[in-house]
Amino acid sequence: MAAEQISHGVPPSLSAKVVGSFAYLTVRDRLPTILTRVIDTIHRNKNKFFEQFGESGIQAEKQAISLLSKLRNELQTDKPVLALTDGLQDTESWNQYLQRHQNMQGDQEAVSWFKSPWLYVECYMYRRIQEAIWLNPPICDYDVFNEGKAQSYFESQQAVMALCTYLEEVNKNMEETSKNQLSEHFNKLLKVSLWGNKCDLSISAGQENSQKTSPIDSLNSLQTFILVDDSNVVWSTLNSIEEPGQQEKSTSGRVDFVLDNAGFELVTDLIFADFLVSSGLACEVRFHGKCFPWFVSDVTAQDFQWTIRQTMTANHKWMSKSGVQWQKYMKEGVWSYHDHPFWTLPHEFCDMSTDAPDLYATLMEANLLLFKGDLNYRKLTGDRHWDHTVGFDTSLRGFGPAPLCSLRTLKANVQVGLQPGQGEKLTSQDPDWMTSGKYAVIQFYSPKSVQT
Ligand SMILES: O=P(O)(O)OC[C@@]1(O)O[C@H](CO)[C@@H](O)[C@@H]1O
Ligand SMILES: [Mn+2]
Repeated sequence: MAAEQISHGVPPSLSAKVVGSFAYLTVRDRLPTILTRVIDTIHRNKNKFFEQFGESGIQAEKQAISLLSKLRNELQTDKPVLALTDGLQDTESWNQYLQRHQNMQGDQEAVSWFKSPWLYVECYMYRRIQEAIWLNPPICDYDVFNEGKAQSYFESQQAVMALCTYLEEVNKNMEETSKNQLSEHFNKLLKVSLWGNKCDLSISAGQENSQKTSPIDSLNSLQTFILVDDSNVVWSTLNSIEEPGQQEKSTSGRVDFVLDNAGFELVTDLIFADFLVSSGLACEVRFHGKCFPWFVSDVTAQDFQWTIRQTMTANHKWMSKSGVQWQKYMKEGVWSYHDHPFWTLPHEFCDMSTDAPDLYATLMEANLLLFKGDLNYRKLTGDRHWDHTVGFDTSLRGFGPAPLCSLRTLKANVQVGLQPGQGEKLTSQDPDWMTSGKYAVIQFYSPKSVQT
């Protein structure tokens, strides 16, 4: 039996080795489809590379496609996971992780696409896509997922306009707003940010998946699909932040968003963050994004800046007003964007304190951490075969730099913190409940509430 399966009652990782499982179907069908789309995108942009870089652009395009076709072949024929060769900042960490898994698996069997943890090989695929781009200098800044992310932003304009109009109303009346009304606005915008996660591009293998109606209007009917709703605890956490040394005085603190997808989801996060600052619930917001294009639609620094710029220049009064405000928050340092190589490593978050102690220390300074999306949930819980009734705190396995909340629509079959029988009931009513994106959770954990 593999070492990880016998380590202290921690359940095994989800893996494509379970034939027919969601992990198996993803590795067999969805990942090769995503690779094929990436290859097509690069090929379609051949002329652009030629215009920009001349003949060397064409050579780079050919070479990148050849590396990506090789990658697709390795995946589809369950070849061993290979060490990276690009000598970048995180190359060593990836290669050490491979060694760690090889040691756990024993020498008889190589770490490979269909035998190793799904979380690991899926992350590895995105890192190898990046390697293919980075190894071809003239096109090394090219974001193979850019077109889809921009499209998701443009296709959700109606919804963005509706949200910015709502935000304007809320902000305009802030002075006269009672605590109860504030808590209602908070609840709505938290949930808009939650459901914004429905719109990622990886689950649809890159196909159009955007929001077209006003999200505020849909919130009531969506409530029954929220399986765990800890939003009240999140609200009370933000309302009970104490200044160090001043026990009684309540003040606002720092909220960190560990971002997920660009396009519509990012706008919902920015709107929520705007509200947190304008209401005084937070005085600082930090956004954490990815260092390179990741899981098709995840936010990079480029996407972050682009989204604010686009919103600023939109031909809609409240949209552009919001964008201008966001730019101002960035300039003043009230908001800031950060990336760290750890977010694009395959590690479970319980490894963060040892493998990225600097990042862990930064997160400890936050008053609240909001983890957006499904992949962050998989990393929080280690992407393991947990019983649905296991506590969220147990599944975190010691991870808890600060009070944290996962805002996630379910797109992978890991779910903890449910009531006894809740999972079974859902399975009988709706067999795809864990993977369809139809259900969601707002799950909270605070290291402070742990009795020592
Ligand atoms: O993290 P996100 O954007 O919410 O979802 C990412 C995702 O679509 O990609 C994986 C499947 O390929 C799953 O973890 C998840 O469903
Ligand atoms: Mn994502």
